Amino acid sequence: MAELRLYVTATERQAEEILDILSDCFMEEDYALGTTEVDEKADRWEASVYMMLDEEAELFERIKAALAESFSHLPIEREVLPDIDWIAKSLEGLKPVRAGRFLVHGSHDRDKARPGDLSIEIDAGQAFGTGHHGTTAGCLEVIDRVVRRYEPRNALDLGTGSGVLAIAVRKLRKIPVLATDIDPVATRVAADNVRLNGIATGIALETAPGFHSAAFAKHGPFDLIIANILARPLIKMAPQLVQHLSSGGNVILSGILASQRWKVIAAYNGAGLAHVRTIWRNGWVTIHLRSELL
Ligand SMILES: C[S@@+](CC[C@H](N)C(=O)[O-])C[C@H]1O[C@@H](n2cnc3c(N)ncnc32)[C@H](O)[C@@H]1O
Repeated sequence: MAELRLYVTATERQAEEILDILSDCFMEEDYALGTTEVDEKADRWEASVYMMLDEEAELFERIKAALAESFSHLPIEREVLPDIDWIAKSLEGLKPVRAGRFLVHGSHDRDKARPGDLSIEIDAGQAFGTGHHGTTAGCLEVIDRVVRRYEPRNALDLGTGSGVLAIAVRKLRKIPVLATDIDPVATRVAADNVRLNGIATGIALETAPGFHSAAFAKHGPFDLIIANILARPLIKMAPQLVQHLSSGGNVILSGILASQRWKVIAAYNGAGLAHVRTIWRNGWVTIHLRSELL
């Protein structure tokens, strides 16, 4: 059966509020929700709920009721989604992505870098992380800010995928970075990308599930930990992650849907970290937290 999205067009701020309302409305259900930027200059965004075609009538009424109080003036629109091979599509014609001072591009776009850009070359391949996903771009933006402000001396990139975030840290500062992934294919691809980006030393790669490796004790503790995984494993690993964090250290978490952010923040507050800020990209959030200086 075909899929459909019902959506509301709004400003970015309104779209965030709408997403919060819809997240509450569909809290324990499996509907995908998201916000997408349509026109940056005009501040036009869409907040969407995705569903099967036969669910439309019921969900339309629920969305209408949920938005009645604050957004009844915004029409609910519909789009039937075409059957697309999303994997093939995602590999086609990837354009360079800007996030913070970084420009992440494929080898075909080397010439797109401008003076002052920190360019990272990643070709779409077998590991996640070309910069196009809201979680990767969100991490890059926060990494730029955090590394400049706090000048970390030892970093960990947990769930490194293509290695893009470890490479980003190393491009900003010549500090040691441990980059790990549960998937041996990802650590292999990351090693290739590290070389491709001209980084000869400083990034150690390790295949490991979560914190199950002696490499963490050997290379840690870390004063910057980045983990772009998913909300559930991030919540589970909060106590271990904090054990490997230095006093005053920074943590950047992503892979979290906007609707899941409070649970993740609560888990890390419980483990002793303070929330600094949350940024949004296409329905995904990236969270920056900090430990107290002891
Ligand atoms: C969303 S991708 C992020 C890749 C890259 N860091 C980025 O930001 O684009 C998540 C990565 O985490 C890895 N991963 C998932 N669960 C993990 C775990 N428990 N321990 C280590 N790596 C994990 C996956 O194999 C995948 O490469």
